[in-house]
Amino acid sequence: MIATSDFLGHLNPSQRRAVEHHCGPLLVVAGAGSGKTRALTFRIANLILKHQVNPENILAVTFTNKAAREMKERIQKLFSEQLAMQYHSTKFDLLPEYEQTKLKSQVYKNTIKDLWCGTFHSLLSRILRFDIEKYQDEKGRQWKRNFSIFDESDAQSLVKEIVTKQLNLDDKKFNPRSVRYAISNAKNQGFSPKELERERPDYKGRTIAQVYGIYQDRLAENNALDFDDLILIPVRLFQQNEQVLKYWHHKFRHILVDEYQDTNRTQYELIRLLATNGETNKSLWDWDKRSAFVVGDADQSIYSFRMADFRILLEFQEDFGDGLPDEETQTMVKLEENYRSCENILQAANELIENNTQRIDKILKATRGSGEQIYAHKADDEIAEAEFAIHQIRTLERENPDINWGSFAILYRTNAQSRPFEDILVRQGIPYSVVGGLKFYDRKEIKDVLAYLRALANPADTVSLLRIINTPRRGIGKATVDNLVNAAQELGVNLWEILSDETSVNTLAGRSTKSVNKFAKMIGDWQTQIETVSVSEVLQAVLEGSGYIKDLKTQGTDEAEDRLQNVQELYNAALQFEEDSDDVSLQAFLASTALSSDLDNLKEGSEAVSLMTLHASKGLEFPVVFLVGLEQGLFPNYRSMNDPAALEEERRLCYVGITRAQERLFLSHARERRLYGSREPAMRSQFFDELPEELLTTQSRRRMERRSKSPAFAVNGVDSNQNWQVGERVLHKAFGIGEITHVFGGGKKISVAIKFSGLGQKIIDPQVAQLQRMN
Ligand SMILES: Nc1ncnc2c1ncn2[C@@H]1O[C@H](COP(=O)(O)OP(=O)(O)OP(=O)(O)O)[C@@H](O)[C@H]1O
Ligand SMILES: [Mg+2]
Repeated sequence: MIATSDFLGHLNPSQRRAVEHHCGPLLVVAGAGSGKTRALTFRIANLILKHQVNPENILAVTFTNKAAREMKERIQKLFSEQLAMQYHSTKFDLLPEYEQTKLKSQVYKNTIKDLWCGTFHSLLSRILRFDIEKYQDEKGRQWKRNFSIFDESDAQSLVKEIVTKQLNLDDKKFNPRSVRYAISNAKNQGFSPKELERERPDYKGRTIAQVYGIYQDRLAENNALDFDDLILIPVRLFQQNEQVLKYWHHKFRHILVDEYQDTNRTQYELIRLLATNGETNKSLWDWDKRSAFVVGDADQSIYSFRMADFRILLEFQEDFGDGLPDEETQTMVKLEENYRSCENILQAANELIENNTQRIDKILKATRGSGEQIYAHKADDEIAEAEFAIHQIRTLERENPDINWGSFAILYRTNAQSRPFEDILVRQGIPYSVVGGLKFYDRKEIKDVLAYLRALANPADTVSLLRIINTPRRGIGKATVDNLVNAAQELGVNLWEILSDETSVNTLAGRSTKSVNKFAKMIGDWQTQIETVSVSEVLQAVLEGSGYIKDLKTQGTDEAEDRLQNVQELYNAALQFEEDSDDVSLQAFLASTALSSDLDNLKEGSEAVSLMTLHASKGLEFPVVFLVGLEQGLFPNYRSMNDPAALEEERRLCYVGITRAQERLFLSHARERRLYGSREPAMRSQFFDELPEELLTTQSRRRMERRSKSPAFAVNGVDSNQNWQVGERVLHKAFGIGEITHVFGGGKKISVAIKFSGLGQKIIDPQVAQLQRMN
């Protein structure tokens, strides 16, 4: 057996208890940065190494796909290190590279490959690939294993079409977005359209239920599921079919869930069913052979708008343990040391969250030094706020060899706030990534190409067929398409059945007959290949055969060039997928693309400033964090102003934001802000007043540097962008040497005119241009 003592040494005693706990239920509750995720990861390793649990009997639920990947990599590394000691009696890092690779691939093959570790959505889509054909919905409808997954934008367009075209409803009264949200909520509460109608018998409720009903019909016709179905259908399937539940219950002996505070009722039900086999008699739960291990922090519950409910966390012991108070210590572990943040940051977070009434008090002690004060900044407007943050980033990056662009995160309340930051980052050539911006998989060209693949994998997917039938243009007009669709509806078959029948096409397609038949033949030919040919080869055939690439090339615009690159990137993704995955079927590839969440935009090891909403930042950590837009009505948002429970959720969100920071934290607000079009005066957020004054500073960077003896990161005291004088000679990166002829404005709004030899005079913002003085 492999010695486990080595890696358990990296844990404190409470973490160790959580990790070494073998069977039965266990709840780990602890504040931010206390090593909950780390404990969960090590626990998986320990189950396999010490208790010889077969990796395929472990189900680990993470909050993002990225977290799942990290967890697997971490375990792979731990195991490779153990094997290095066992086989070679030396440290892994000291082995030659080929030995390292060999060990890692051995660990991959024997362990990681079989581990079920991912988000609720990705794990359940896998389960459905096995068993969905055993499921029947309340109308007796069934789905096939090659189902498509409609992502949020697909779902939204479908709802829009039903609302505006099919039912001719006023889209002001029935905003498709809110209707989609209402449907999603209904699904998350487990309501069918009928049940929703019963729940909300008023006109609005009835109409939404009607849209919901049609929406479900359309999904079923397309052999498609939306994200909510990926959770809801397994729950119903398990409730319907004892055999199926028994199989998965038996398979997943050890269930682990990270971020349990953001679980909703349907997800909870799923965990309960899997852990207990649906048995309500607690004495029949064979806890001596299995475990349910969840970790979370009720203070970080921030997804109530997706029906998450942190009471589920608080009720864990009662639900899964036997509920006796003296048993408490056996089913719960508290972690009380924070390893992430400097003390000042942690203290600020702790004091802020104490303003919430709905919480359980807990201890969270710092293990690191006090660190620097938190910098509070008031800017004139949102542009000045962005300038401030990016100026700080530049300075810190320049002054500190230990940090790079990837050390910084800018966190905001709403997605729209990223724009001024992006503008300046682009102008200054600083690499950045917007986590949760327009997703790669949401871009038009990617959706087009994936629609081809979806139509191949699932011919019933009419939504995809309609997307590609005339993309790129192949002379199939709207009237023809309408004819074909109407005929399919009349006959109660799906569009592909009409398309793939030459006689029907000849009758219906008029002048486009030739083009439609050609299209159908092309799709039909590829459909026969998907079982035998790799995903990347299918993709290549589609890109070339469909004329998609050719069309982009002939357009010749910059935009088309961008789109070409994205399509190329999709091809790379397919190659990568073939290298990394166990199941390399086209369906598995499509599932992975549909489920790659916003948060996956966060590139591993990439040296880029990260921009994201506070919601997206959960579970992550960064050396330097900017929390921006701390203004009443923005953060906390206006909806929470008269709603105490909503305000508490905003405060938890602020707690999440503050606790992402390891070394430095900057809080900022603007005096006025242009948001949603108009320029409005803004008031500083009440959260500022809830932070201990002594931890905040508003002093200029210059003084701060002199005062702090050994700052974690020294900020450059001299702002070289100020005090420019007429007559000074300067060096500009692109234009070379020039002489300042004029200085406009002052302070942050300064700009200078410079005469460059041979180039004439140019007006330049010295903060942006990084001018250097020539002596
Ligand atoms: N025992 C330990 N010794 C040293 N560092 C630790 C220890 N436990 C955790 N850490 C480090 O502390 C940081 C926070 O850990 P982790 O992300 O697991 O916390 P968390 O409780 O999951 O936080 P969050 O609530 O934000 O999800 C990580 O960098 C982790 O590597
Ligand atoms: Mg965590």
